Amino acid sequence: MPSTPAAPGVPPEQPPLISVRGLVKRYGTKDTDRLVLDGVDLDVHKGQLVCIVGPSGAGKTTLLRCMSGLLAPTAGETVLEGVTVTAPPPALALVFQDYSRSLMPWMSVRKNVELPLLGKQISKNERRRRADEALAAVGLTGSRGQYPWQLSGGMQQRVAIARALAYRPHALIMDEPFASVDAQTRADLEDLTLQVREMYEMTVILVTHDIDEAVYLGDEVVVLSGSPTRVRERITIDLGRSRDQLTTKSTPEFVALRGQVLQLIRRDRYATRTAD
Ligand SMILES: Nc1ncnc2c1ncn2[C@@H]1O[C@H](COP(=O)(O)OP(=O)(O)OP(=O)(O)O)[C@@H](O)[C@H]1O
Repeated sequence: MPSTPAAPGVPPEQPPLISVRGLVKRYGTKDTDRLVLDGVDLDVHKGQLVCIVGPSGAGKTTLLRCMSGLLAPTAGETVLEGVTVTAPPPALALVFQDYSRSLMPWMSVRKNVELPLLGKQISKNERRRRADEALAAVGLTGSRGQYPWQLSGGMQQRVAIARALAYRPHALIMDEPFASVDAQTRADLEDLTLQVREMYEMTVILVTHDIDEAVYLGDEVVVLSGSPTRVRERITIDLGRSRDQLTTKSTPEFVALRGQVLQLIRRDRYATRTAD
């Protein structure tokens, strides 16, 4: 199978960190059988930030769940660092849209961030050090003694990101992480994602409905086809590593890439409706 191009600056000969091979997912019983993923292939290299977009209901969440070992595929596999994923691997951390459900309301912010480290062989001091470092990275040092319910939605999502970072995963998987916050907070969280990705040299796979967000954040945008889903196209986003909400989004290159992605998704949406 041909390997996908590496991110700008990543040697092409480097093996992918994550490789999705011929992933098929069917839901239901014999009577209610629904083919959602129909042979998805995707390579993600170390240090890449890959955004996945596609028509509504295409199976983006299903794909992430299969990749992270939360859901067993019907066929195919995800290989992470050379090993087939059969359960959530310690090398992956997940951030979901619904931050309020992922944080423990009775625990302080710092305790929430320390939580996934409890099962590891890490001393209390080291746990605290890592939590404080991650909270500083997301700009929440001053809130570590507060409780999640005392924070805004955007701040709670920052806590969820800090928790993932403190865990030191090899890759961060994010499913519509900024869908529940207002536009300005969303822009701030996008910039935070770019910032922590640089700080931690993190590999990130992010699903979004927002095409501007995908193009603004990604080294690459993966466009899924309508259901049953495959990878329709992979678009390299050659906008450089340093991005800015105002200047980057107003460049002709950004506008052209955005149009290219939008056209691909629209084509599929239209095709799906006509098939209905
Ligand atoms: N547990 C399940 N059992 C049966 N069908 C499911 C299940 N989970 C998802 N589906 C179906 O699979 C399809 C893909 O769902 P999924 O949530 O993965 O798509 P999505 O692209 O993330 O959707 P959206 O764009 O709306 O966020 C949908 O038709 C959905 O109804």
